[in-house]
Amino acid sequence: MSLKTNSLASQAPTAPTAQSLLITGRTGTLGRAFRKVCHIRGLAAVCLGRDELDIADADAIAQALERYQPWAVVNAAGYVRVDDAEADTARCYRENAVGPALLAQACATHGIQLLTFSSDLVFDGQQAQAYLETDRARPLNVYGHSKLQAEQAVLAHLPSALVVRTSAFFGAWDSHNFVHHALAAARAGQPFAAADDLLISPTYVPDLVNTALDLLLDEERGIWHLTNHGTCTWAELARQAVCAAGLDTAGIVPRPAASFGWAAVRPGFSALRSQQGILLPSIESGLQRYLTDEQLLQSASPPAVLVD
Ligand SMILES: NC(=O)C1=CN([C@@H]2O[C@H](COP(=O)(O)OP(=O)(O)OC[C@H]3O[C@@H](n4cnc5c(N)ncnc54)[C@H](OP(=O)(O)O)[C@@H]3O)[C@@H](O)[C@H]2O)C=CC1
Ligand SMILES: Cc1cn([C@H]2C[C@H](O)[C@@H](COP(=O)(O)OP(=O)(O)O[C@H]3O[C@@H](C)C(=O)[C@@H](O)[C@H]3O)O2)c(=O)[nH]c1=O
Repeated sequence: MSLKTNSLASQAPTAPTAQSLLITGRTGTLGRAFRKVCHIRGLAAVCLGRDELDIADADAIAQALERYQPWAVVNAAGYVRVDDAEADTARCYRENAVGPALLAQACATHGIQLLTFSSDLVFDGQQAQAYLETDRARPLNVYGHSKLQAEQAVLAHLPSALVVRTSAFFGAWDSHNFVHHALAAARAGQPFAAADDLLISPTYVPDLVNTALDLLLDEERGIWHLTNHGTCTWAELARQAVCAAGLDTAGIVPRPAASFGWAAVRPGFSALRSQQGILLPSIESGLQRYLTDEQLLQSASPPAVLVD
């Protein structure tokens, strides 16, 4: 397996290949990151939003595959509002389980590969060491159940599919993530409450996308765990990010998860690691590159590829 480095500056675009990847979830964090990284790596890609491809609509999938004839589908679409999912169950299952299952069926029909994403929230947190791909999944909430159902359906329809379990995204390419909010609060001198009893493995989105693409290009299959290397609580993640940015950590307020009143139960421990070894750099490395990306984006002339 060839793992690429993930520095934005070090990846020169190359000539696009004839056949494209088809990426769903164009407006989301992961979909946007796939589009950027494909551009940087010179991989031809067509990115479709819900208006062009509703992944839970079998006819729409068939039309898209017919039209674009991709060599693989990257499913970056999904329902991620973990607390809302407890009441919005039908929609959560439609987007997280029905959609990936239909994509897998269609990819099997066309004889093409599928990369889709699952979550650490398929686990119940009863383990004391980082979860491996082979550990038993037992979700505690609706979102986690929908992701486990997707994993099982996808691999039943398409055993060659690549199913990546990942967790707790952070990245500078959009603001929809915990690290962004922790840094924004520190910069504004505002308090920032963060759970200090949930242990996770955070994931720097460009690392995830590069490694997932490497695995896809290498024709890997089955379930893979991809997060940055390491384990921390959300409060420690906030502290590490704020500290790395040279800001005052005094505003970070560690609190038990139960005090937040969330609708969905989270596992107390959901750190992931891979039985294949250490596949992504450390959390510290991800945070450093987050801050570098942030500076690049705020510079007078940010790299065109990073600007939507
Ligand atoms: N964020 C995280 O920390 C983690 C995310 N994941 C998984 O990664 C994937 C992407 O997450 P992320 O990028 O954060 O999510 P976002 O909420 O940022 O993006 C989700 C995308 O999916 C699209 N979408 C939802 N339903 C459909 C549908 N039926 N048809 C087509 N498009 C649809 C949304 O479109 P629209 O804008 O129209 O709603 C949006 O573009 C998900 O599968 C998620 O479960 C896994 C672990 C951690
Ligand atoms: C905004 C905020 C969140 N949090 C906590 C809540 C939550 O546990 C965590 C992140 O909040 P979120 O709502 O973004 O994420 P949450 O829904 O818990 O996290 C998950 O997202 C889904 C999609 C996944 O698949 C998981 O891997 C995981 O990242 O941080 C704080 O402690 N303080 C805060 O100010």
